[in-house]
Amino acid sequence: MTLAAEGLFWSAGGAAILTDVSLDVRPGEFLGIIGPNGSGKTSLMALLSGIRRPLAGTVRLDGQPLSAHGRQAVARRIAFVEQQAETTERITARQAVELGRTPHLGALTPWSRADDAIVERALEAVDMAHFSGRLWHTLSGGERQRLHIARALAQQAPILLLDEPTNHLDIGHQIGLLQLVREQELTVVAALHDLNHAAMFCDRIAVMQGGRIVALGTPARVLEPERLHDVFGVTVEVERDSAGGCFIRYRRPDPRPAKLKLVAEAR
Ligand SMILES: Nc1ncnc2c1ncn2[C@@H]1O[C@H](COP(=O)(O)OP(=O)(O)OP(=O)(O)O)[C@@H](O)[C@H]1O
Repeated sequence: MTLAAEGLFWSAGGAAILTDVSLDVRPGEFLGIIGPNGSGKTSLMALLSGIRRPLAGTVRLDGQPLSAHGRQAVARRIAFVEQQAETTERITARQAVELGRTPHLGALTPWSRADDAIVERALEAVDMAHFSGRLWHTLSGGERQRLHIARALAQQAPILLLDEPTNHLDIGHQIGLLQLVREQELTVVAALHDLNHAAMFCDRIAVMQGGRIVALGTPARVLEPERLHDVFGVTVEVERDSAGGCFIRYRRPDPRPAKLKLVAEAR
């Protein structure tokens, strides 16, 4: 199962949001997308998932344009966890996860015990089985986020697109979730803000800046102090280990000039 973007362009409100974005996602890899706020990560994920169409360029799934696949066929192959996916429906945690089975159901394939088992496994995988009867609106942000992931796992699609999947999660669940996703051996594209998580879990990282991909490669190649300063405006040291891994240590910025202090000294 392959996913590729060629020369994507997308604009909104009269401004270019994505320009000439090309990307080959290798089967089975965990590809991270990093970049500052507004650099286009969510927009790119929306085009890769097919929920938005590019104004130029093509997203290909198994060599065919996404638009040539039916919606259900795409949903069987690509599961997408959006950044701010919410529901106002009065549903339980379990029902939210059951929605992941929708692409597999039809007149000739009604809900079965196999679907129940898949949903239960997905709930257990994200540590939410004990909350399966709870109503959605009573759940915390982190609990909802784990259910979104469970819904995507229950979809059993070979490609998983995750837009900031660790949002709202405590550090234990952040690392647990990325490890869980990694262990599924799916093809994963995940927009991530935590550069050390990207370094720990990604096979490759694409760096976005101003709607373009400005670097793409292994974490050790991409996460370089000069690039991180240029893209994020932060000063870092990158520690590298003998196994090819890397760790980013942030440096505290120099103090701002007094005239830039937001609250004048009254005392
Ligand atoms: N429908 C829209 N209309 C106008 N501008 C939009 C629209 N969607 C996105 N944008 C703009 O496009 C730019 C990229 O947005 P996008 O959400 O893709 O960035 P991002 O990298 O995911 O940011 P963040 O890290 O803050 O989630 C932003 O400046 C955003 O304001």
